[in-house]
Amino acid sequence: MFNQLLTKAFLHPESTYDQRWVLFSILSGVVMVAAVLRVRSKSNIPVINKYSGDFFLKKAHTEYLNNAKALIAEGNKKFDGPFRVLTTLGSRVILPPRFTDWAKNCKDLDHPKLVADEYFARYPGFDGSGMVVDPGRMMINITKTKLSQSSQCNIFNERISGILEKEWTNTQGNWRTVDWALDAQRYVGLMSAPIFAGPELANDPQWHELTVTYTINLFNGVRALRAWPPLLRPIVHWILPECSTCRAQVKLARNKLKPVLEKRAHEKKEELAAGRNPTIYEDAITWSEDLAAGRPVDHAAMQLAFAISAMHTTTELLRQALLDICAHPYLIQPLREEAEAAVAKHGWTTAGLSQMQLLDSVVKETQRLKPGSLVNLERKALEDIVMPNGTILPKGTNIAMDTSVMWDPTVYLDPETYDGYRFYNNRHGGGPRARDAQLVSTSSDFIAFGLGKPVCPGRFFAANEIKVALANILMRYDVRLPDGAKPRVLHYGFEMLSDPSAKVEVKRRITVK
Ligand code: HEM
Repeated sequence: MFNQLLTKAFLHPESTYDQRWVLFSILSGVVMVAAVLRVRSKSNIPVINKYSGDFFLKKAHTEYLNNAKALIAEGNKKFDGPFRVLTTLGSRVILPPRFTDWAKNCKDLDHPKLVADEYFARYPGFDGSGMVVDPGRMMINITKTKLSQSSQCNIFNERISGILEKEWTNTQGNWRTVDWALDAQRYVGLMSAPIFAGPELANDPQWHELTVTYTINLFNGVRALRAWPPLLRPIVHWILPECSTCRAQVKLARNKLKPVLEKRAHEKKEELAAGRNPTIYEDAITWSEDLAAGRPVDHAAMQLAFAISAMHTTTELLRQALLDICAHPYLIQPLREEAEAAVAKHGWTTAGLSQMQLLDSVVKETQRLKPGSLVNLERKALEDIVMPNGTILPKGTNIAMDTSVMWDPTVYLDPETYDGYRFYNNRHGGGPRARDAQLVSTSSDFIAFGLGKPVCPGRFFAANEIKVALANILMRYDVRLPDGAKPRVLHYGFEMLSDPSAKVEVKRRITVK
C-alpha cells in the first residue's frame, strides 16, 4: 500500500510538492523508527551516545556534532574494546588504537564497499565517489603511477609563484592582511588544475569553482540523503535540493569537458593527417585515455574523483601548516634557509623537495595534531568478523579507528605540544622512529593517510604540492598572524577543521631568489 501511495504521489500530475513532502514525512517517520530499532538490536556493541527517551537520536546527533572527541575518549575509558557512535552519517563502530594492525590486515574489512554504500557512490550526482571506488581502479592507478612526478613540482612552482606575485603583491611595502583560509583553498585548486584537467581548463574560473565546491556539495548531498530511511533514498534523492546540486555539477563537468575532448580529438586527427606526432598532454585526461586503451572513459567522474580526493584534504593540511608556522615564528628563518638551499641546488624537483626535511617535519607535526578526522581507516565488515578480543562485528558493520594514538604520551613525547622539529629529530636520531618520520610515511602510530591496502595513494602528490606552496610563501614573504589572533581548530563531528576565518599578514621580502 505504501508503494502505491508513493507511486501515486509521484506520478499524479496534480500532486503538489508540499503533498509529496507530507507523505514522505509520514512514511519516513515509520521507516526511521524501524531503522532505529534495528540499529539498537543489531549487535551487542555498546553505544556511547545513547540516551533514554532520545527516540529520534536528536541528542545523540547533537553530542556527536559538538563533542565527538570527548565521546571517543569516554568510550575508550568506559569500554575495553569497540563501541558505537551514532553519527549524522549513520552509526560507526570505533575501534581503539590497539586494534589498528589487526584492522589493517583483516581481509574482511573493506574500504571501497563502505564508501560505495555509505557515501552513495552509485547515485547520479555522486559520480566522483563512484569513480574512486570503481572496481577497475583507474583513478587509483593513475594516482599511483602518474602523479608525483618531478616535473609536476615545477608546475606547482610556476602556478603558485605567479599567483602570489599577482595576488599577494610583488613589491615591497607594508604588511598586508590576506584571507588565508580562502586563499589556501583557491591555490590548491589552481596548482592542481593543469595536472588534473590540462591547460584548457586550468584557468577557467567556472571549472575552478566546480572542483573546489564539489566535495562540500557531495557531503551535503550525503548528509541530506542520510536523513532519509534507506528504503526511500532511491526516490527521494531526485527531489532533495542538495542532490540536485551534485547532479547539476556533474552535468557542468561534462559540458566543460566536452569541447576539450573534441578539440583534442580533432587536433590529433589533423596532426596525424599531416604526418606529425600528436601533441602529448601530461594530464589526467590523457592518462585516463591511455589506461582505458580504447574503452570509454567517464572523464567528468574522473575529474570529480580527483576533486573529492585531493582538494579538501590538501587544503586543510596546507591551511593549518602555515598557521602553525606563523604561531611558531622561530621556524620561519630555518625553513626559509633550507628551502633556498634546496632550490638553489636541485631546482623545483622531487630531489629539491626531499632536501626540505624541516619543512617535511613541520607539516607532519601539523598533521599529527590536526589530522582531517578524529577517526580513520573507515571500513565495512564484509562478513561476520570475530575480533581478537572476541567481539563480533556483524556483517555490514561500519568501523573506523580512533586516531588518538597520534597524541598518546606513550608514543609521542609531550604530545599536546607542537614541535616542528619532532619528526626532523626522529629522522636524524637513528632510532626506530627514523623509519616513519617522513610526511608520507604511514604506520599504526600515524594513520592520517590511512593504512593498509587503501592507504592514500595521493599523499606523495599532496606532500609535494604543500611543500612547494609553503616554500614559495616563506621565500617570498615575511608572514605572521594578525595581532592577538589565535586561530582555532574546529571540531564538527569527527571532522577537525582549520579555522575557516583565519587571516595572515604578509610582507614582501627584500631579496627573492
Ligand atoms: C593531505 C592530503 C590528503 C589526505 C590527508 C588524504 C587522506 C586519505 C585517507 C585517510 C584515505 C583513506 C585511507 C584508508 O582508509 O586507509 C585516502 C584514500 C585515498 N586518497 Fe587521499 N588524502 C590526501 C590527498 C590525496 C590526493 C591529493 C589524492 C589524489 C590526487 C588522493 C587520492 C586518494 C585515493 C584515490 C584514495 C582511495 C584509495 C583506495 O581506496 O585504495 N588523496 N586519502
